[in-house]
Amino acid sequence: MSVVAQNLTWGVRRKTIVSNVSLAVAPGETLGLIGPNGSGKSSLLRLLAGLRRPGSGRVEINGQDIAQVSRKALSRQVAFVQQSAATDTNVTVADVVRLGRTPHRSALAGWSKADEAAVGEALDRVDMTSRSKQAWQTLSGGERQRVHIARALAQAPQVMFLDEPTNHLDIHHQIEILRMVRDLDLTSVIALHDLNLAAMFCDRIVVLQQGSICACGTPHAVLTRDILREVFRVAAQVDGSAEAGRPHIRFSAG
Ligand SMILES: Nc1ncnc2c1ncn2[C@@H]1O[C@H](COP(=O)(O)OP(=O)(O)OP(=O)(O)O)[C@@H](O)[C@H]1O
Repeated sequence: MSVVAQNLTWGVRRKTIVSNVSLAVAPGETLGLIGPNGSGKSSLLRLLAGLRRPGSGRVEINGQDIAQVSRKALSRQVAFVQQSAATDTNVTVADVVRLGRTPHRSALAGWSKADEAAVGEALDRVDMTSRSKQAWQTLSGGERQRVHIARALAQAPQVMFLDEPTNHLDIHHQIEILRMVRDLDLTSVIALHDLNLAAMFCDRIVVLQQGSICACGTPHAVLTRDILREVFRVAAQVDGSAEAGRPHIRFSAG
């Protein structure tokens, strides 16, 4: 499914937080969203996912204006993995993942074998099957993050928005999760702080600065020394030519 944003603007009081953002994500594409703290990544993701109404502009998912789609219908297509989602404390890991099936169930239908299979598969994909009966509140930060990703997977979405999905994960799970999202047959937009992970796993990258897009393109086109210096305020060397594969950034400590 495609995601298209046209002239999205959103702010609070007199402060503009997302400013005239237009972008298009192709079906199956993995788009990275990078930018310094406070540049508007989370706010833009929430607008794209329909969790927030823009002040002006619109979002189309698969050609349909999401403002015209009901919450339930939207949640059958779109999953959102939040940065720090709160979850009821008195539940097991499997209970949290089961919540992902809610948009697919009617009030009268019981819990089906297909629901259970989706939950089992989602737990498996994030390496949490052995923890399915563990109490949610006893999980580590990284384990909670993986369970929230499993909940989104159980939702069987066609579009997934992920806000810093790897910030609590060890390097093995960072790579595993991003590889899995990239390889899933869905469209994804991922806000990331780790620029090398963005380079490794994203087809294209959007750079946000003070709520506006200041660059958009392949990792090679976007992760340049100039952008790293001007937008991220770091000195860095970018290794690797476009022919050699993905760029790799070496930051300078001095
Ligand atoms: N509801 C709100 N009311 C007031 N200010 C807000 C609100 N939501 C976001 N902001 C401000 O808008 C700016 C962008 O916030 P946002 O969380 O989108 O940035 P971000 O790029 O995701 O940041 P980070 O990298 O730190 O997670 C910040 O300065 C933030 O304080």
